[in-house]
Amino acid sequence: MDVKHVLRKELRNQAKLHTLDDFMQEDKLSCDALLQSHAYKTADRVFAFMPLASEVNIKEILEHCIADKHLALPVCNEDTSLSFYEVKHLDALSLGRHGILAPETTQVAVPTEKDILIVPALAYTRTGDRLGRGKGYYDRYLSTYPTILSIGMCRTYQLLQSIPTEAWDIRVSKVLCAGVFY
Ligand SMILES: Nc1nc2c(c(=O)[nH]1)N(C=O)[C@@H](CNc1ccc(C(=O)N[C@@H](CCC(=O)O)C(=O)O)cc1)CN2
Ligand SMILES: Nc1ncnc2c1ncn2[C@@H]1O[C@H](COP(=O)(O)OP(=O)(O)OP(=O)(O)O)[C@@H](O)[C@H]1O
Repeated sequence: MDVKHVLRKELRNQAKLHTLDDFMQEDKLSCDALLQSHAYKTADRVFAFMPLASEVNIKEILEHCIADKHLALPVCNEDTSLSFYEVKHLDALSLGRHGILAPETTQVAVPTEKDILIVPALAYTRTGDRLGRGKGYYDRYLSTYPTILSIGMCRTYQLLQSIPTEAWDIRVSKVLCAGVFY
């Protein structure tokens, strides 16, 4: 079996060994660290994601962005590309592809150097290698906007020594885990 496939399965099994309470403290550390970072403070807009149970709960960050800056969230397109749209209220989202809450598709937001992108994953290494959900959505997006500052966020059990990578895999600029930037 494909190595990435096996690793995804292992991480999903590990997630099942925990309850959400187990992560409250480290998720809070990571949200605080992001909100206090120079990257966040100087960003115009934050391109983020609606967290799933197995991802760092960044809802506090999403609320901050709506209040203080501009927030954009992704929509999965049929051709497995991603598009981001500005979101003014989290209750204006509706269920999209893969069962993830997604914004209304009004005017597409295109990231510039003044923006930051927070990237979800099943796992990261400290050097920014990433294991995603296997559809290549973020690899395509990151390859389209290679100069955007990208911050991968993960939990302690998702921070690995190494991740098998392929030619198209794109590293994130920084990784934030349990309140520590790498
Ligand atoms: N919170 C969050 N939003 C995100 C991502 C993510 O990783 N996290 N994505 C990052 O790419 C995109 C969605 N990518 C996805 C890729 C594959 C599957 C998937 O295969 N899920 C189930 C099957 C359910 C289904 O596809 O409907 C599975 O794991 O078997 C889900 C989402 C965009 N939004
Ligand atoms: N820039 C790209 N252009 C075209 N296809 C790509 C690109 N990047 C990745 N792909 C394709 O996407 C598929 C999934 O790649 P991979 O397993 O690395 O996804 P992932 O990084 O785990 O997932 P995701 O980015 O959705 O979270 C691969 O079959 C690959 O060929």
